[in-house]
Amino acid sequence: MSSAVSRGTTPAGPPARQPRLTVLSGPSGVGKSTVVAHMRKVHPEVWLSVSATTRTPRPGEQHGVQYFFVDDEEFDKLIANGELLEWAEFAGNRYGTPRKAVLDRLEAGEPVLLEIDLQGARQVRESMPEAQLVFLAPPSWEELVRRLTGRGTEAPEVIERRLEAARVELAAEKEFDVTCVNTSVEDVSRELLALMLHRSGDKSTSG
Ligand SMILES: Nc1nc2c(ncn2[C@@H]2O[C@H](COP(=O)(O)OP(=O)(O)O)[C@@H](O)[C@H]2O)c(=O)[nH]1
Ligand SMILES: Nc1ncnc2c1ncn2[C@@H]1O[C@H](COP(=O)(O)OP(=O)(O)O)[C@@H](O)[C@H]1O
Repeated sequence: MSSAVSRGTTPAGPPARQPRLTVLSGPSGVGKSTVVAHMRKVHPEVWLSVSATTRTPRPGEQHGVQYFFVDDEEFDKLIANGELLEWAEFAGNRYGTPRKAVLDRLEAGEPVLLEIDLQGARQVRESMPEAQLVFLAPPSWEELVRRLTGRGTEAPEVIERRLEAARVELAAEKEFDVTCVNTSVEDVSRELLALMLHRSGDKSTSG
């Protein structure tokens, strides 16, 4: 079954020769990190932006790998110095994309992937309208709750906040160019890679 739904209006074109920026968003617990980790395992050459965050690391998370873990003061400085391409507050913490690394990669001709929240995706749409916005959707609300709870990394009140945010994020799906339903991590990773390597309007519906 195909799980990638194109919402773009641009007619199909040839595969991109210029690099492209792809943004992956979706509610907390839908499987964004899992999909990205799988894609990078199969395709280590894919470059993923590492965000800065004020959230505390989860067990096993390392500075500079999953995130640059910074305090509020450092985050304020990043904003003040214009070092963030976009940033947002999510469930009580701040997250932002370091601008220079992204622009350097695009300049070098490499496709770039950002895994960020809805507010960040909207900022990228404004500042870089050529970016491709991909929405990762859960197979159902019940499955989303199961995944978020089953991950076991958040306290119940944090899960509640994330589920509240998830309702808002799910309602914004139509703002995205493409929706991928995360039923199978392998299928979605493949779809995402195909989307990253193709020009807007030439969207894959594999899966
Ligand atoms: N706007 C923005 N959102 C980000 C950034 N980095 C991560 N996020 C988003 O912040 C939210 C929370 O991330 P995290 O605390 O790692 O939780 P998880 O995604 O549920 O594992 C997710 O929606 C991420 O996509 C960023 O640089 N900018
Ligand atoms: N396709 C899938 N089927 C079943 N479980 C999944 C799938 N994708 C992710 N998960 C599980 O859902 C939970 C949340 O995934 P995660 O990648 O941390 O989500 P996100 O980064 O979107 O918050 C994890 O326990 C993960 O193993």
